Amino acid sequence: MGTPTSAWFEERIAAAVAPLLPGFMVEAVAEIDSTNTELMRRARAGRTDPVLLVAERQTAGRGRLGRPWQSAQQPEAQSSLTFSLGMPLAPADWSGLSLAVGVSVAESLDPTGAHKVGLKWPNDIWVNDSKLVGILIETAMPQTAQPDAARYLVIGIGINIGPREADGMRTPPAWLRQWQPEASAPEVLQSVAEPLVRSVLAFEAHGFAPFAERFAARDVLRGREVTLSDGTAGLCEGVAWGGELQVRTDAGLQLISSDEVSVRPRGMSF
Ligand SMILES: O=C(O)CCCC[C@@H]1SC[C@@H]2NC(=O)N[C@@H]21
Repeated sequence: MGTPTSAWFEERIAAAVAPLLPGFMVEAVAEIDSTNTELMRRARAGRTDPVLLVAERQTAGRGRLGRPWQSAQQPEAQSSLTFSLGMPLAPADWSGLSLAVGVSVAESLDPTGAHKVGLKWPNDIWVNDSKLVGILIETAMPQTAQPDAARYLVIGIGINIGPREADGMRTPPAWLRQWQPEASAPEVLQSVAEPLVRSVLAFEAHGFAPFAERFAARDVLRGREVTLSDGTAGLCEGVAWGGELQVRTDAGLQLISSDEVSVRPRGMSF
């Protein structure tokens, strides 16, 4: 798996991040097809230990709805951070997990909200309608699973650190160095990883409720006219306590929970 990692990357990831995540194996590789694909492969092979897998470059990065996630063109310039967190999880209810993950990452990147880092349902992170972070969440069921058994959760996160071209992205990119000129992949990972694990464990214990108001505080769609990829159009009234998107249409209030739809402020293309 992967080719040998650049020494600086491996050293800094190991030195900075591993001590923050006791119980997790922290791995850094120079190149891989996709950190999500790798952890899902391992889970299907029965390897379900907690792990953080970071790659300098992905050759087949994946996004939501089967879309590709382009790797940074110049990994040596540390222009992106791509990683996946894998861990067994057994919440009573999975609804709202992806939103809770978005809240955690947005708060780590912009704790005070000064830089207007916002959340676009279900879990994109935007700044001024430009995409800063993409999140892809997948789960694998153990072969011998009981219905209420833990699933292996894989949370894949791609963060634009340096400038990147739009290169086919549906939403124009934003990047962290626009306001944090010294940002680097290991340091960003250091600020994001530990709160993310804490948030996932809080979600497992308490569900989406502790995250609902925090999501609302950064919701970039609330109060805007939106269009969904399934044709629904209306006024976004924010997110419900179960994590569903609320859209007021001519037919009344619709609660959108499907992961299979994409939503855009009206006028923006899919
Ligand atoms: O915006 C999206 O549609 C989600 C993008 C998720 C990209 C990350 S990068 C690390 C992890 N590995 C992948 O192949 N995808 C996720």
